[in-house]
Amino acid sequence: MKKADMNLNKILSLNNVIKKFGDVVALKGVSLNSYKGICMAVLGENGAGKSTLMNIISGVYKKTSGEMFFEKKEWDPKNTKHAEKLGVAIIHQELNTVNEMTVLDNVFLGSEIKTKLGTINYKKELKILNEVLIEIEINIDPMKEMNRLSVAEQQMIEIAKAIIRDAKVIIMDEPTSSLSNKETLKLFEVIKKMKAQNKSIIYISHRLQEIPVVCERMTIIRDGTFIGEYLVGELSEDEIIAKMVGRSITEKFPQKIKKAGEKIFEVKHLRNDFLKNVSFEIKSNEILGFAGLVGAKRTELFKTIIGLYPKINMEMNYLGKEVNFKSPNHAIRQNFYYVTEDRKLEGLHLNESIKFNISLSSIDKLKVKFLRFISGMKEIKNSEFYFQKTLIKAPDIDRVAGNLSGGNQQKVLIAKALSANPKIIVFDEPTRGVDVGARREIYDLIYEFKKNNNGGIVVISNDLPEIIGLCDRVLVMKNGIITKEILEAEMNQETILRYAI
Ligand SMILES: Nc1ncnc2c1ncn2[C@@H]1O[C@H](COP(=O)(O)OP(=O)(O)OP(=O)(O)O)[C@@H](O)[C@H]1O
Repeated sequence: MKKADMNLNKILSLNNVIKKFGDVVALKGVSLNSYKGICMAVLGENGAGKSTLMNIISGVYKKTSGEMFFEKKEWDPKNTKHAEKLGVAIIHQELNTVNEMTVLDNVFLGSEIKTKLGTINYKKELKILNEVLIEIEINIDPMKEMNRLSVAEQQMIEIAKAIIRDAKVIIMDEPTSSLSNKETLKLFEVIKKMKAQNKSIIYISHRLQEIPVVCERMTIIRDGTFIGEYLVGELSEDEIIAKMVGRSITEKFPQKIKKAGEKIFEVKHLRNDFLKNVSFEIKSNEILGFAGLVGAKRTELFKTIIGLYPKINMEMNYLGKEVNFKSPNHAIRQNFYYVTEDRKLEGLHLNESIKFNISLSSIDKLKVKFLRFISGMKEIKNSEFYFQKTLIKAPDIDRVAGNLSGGNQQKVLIAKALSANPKIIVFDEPTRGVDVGARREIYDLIYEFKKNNNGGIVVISNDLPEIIGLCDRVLVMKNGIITKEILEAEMNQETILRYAI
């Protein structure tokens, strides 16, 4: 036992856990420990089995075999509610809140405090919630409706809920993936407070730079197998990556190719509820980045362009012609494709196969000549092609998209976009929830598109190293205005942030 391990107080331990889904073996023998007052990172590539493991701990799935102990007793929760009752709470990436309810009702949903008369004791509930919110220094009105809170605030409420229910182990599945830098720092402060209260945190993230800030230990899994448990600081970032992906990744970004060509798309004086006189152009063979803080209205800008929000004033010129897209489908038919940042709600049909999802963007090209129906052969050939091109990790194209890991769902979304063969492609957060190895694969696909299609590419991203590593030109936005155009020579984080804040 290492010196640093001597004072550890183990609360949860898993040993050689195996999980099979039909013919898919998601976990081939994983071990994990969680200790009081310690934040344990769980690291692994997309599809490594992290979410499956967390779902087993929190009672969503049953393990196929292996051992689990919680406070020295066998751990076998019947469902998430049962796990929560026994002291293990999970805060999912996609939050599980009932939107129309108030914060207060949501927090006590299913475990309401009753008066002697059997009615809900709102006064007591309010007192308890307020005490916790003060304790973790969060200023949110308990009477506000959940759907009026930001994602970060909803997450804080989920944490407050876990504390109220006296969770001893709190699992956080990619908690910072939709948070701004400021919100992330606030979350880290709250985690620090929870550790001080001896709570045990299990923390999943693909952002390796976060790990030393918030975690003390880490467990690495690869392809459903346990690689090891380490102290944070024991391995360099490159060593962590090598253990996660089984090979080293020296270059995170492809070599930039300078190739910007003609202007192919131009927007002038775009205004609506979100945007104030936005003008810009997209050039062929160029990767144009959109940087800004969460709330800068970059997503709204492109959703306006593709006809999802009304435009008040604007001129739009595309390949020398005036255009006005009336809907996303109208835009796609004219070869302008926006790849959403929200793959679950807007991007994919989660209950349908990979094949179905890839085909959806390109139905016209899959039809039998002169007839109205789709050629099954063409559909399979086309889906196979993009399935292989985007390196989706799944046994075949007939698998249900919703059963893929998050990062592989993101690849299906990209395969679907590429299958439409667009002239202009807008990627909104193309690597959200994607591991380091798969990120590089996505960057390579973006570069291949740049090299071969003579088209334009837009990348919206909160990840500044990604914007700088990938883009030829960057537009910075703030509150619905473009505040600065930055060319490659002047591109650095400080300059971007100066115009974003
Ligand atoms: N309900 C299910 N049915 C079939 N296969 C599943 C199911 N849930 C997960 N899998 C498979 O189990 C494997 C592990 O997936 P999991 O979501 O646990 O990975 P992950 O490490 O969380 O990945 P990511 O970082 O991309 O979220 C994948 O191959 C996935 O397709």
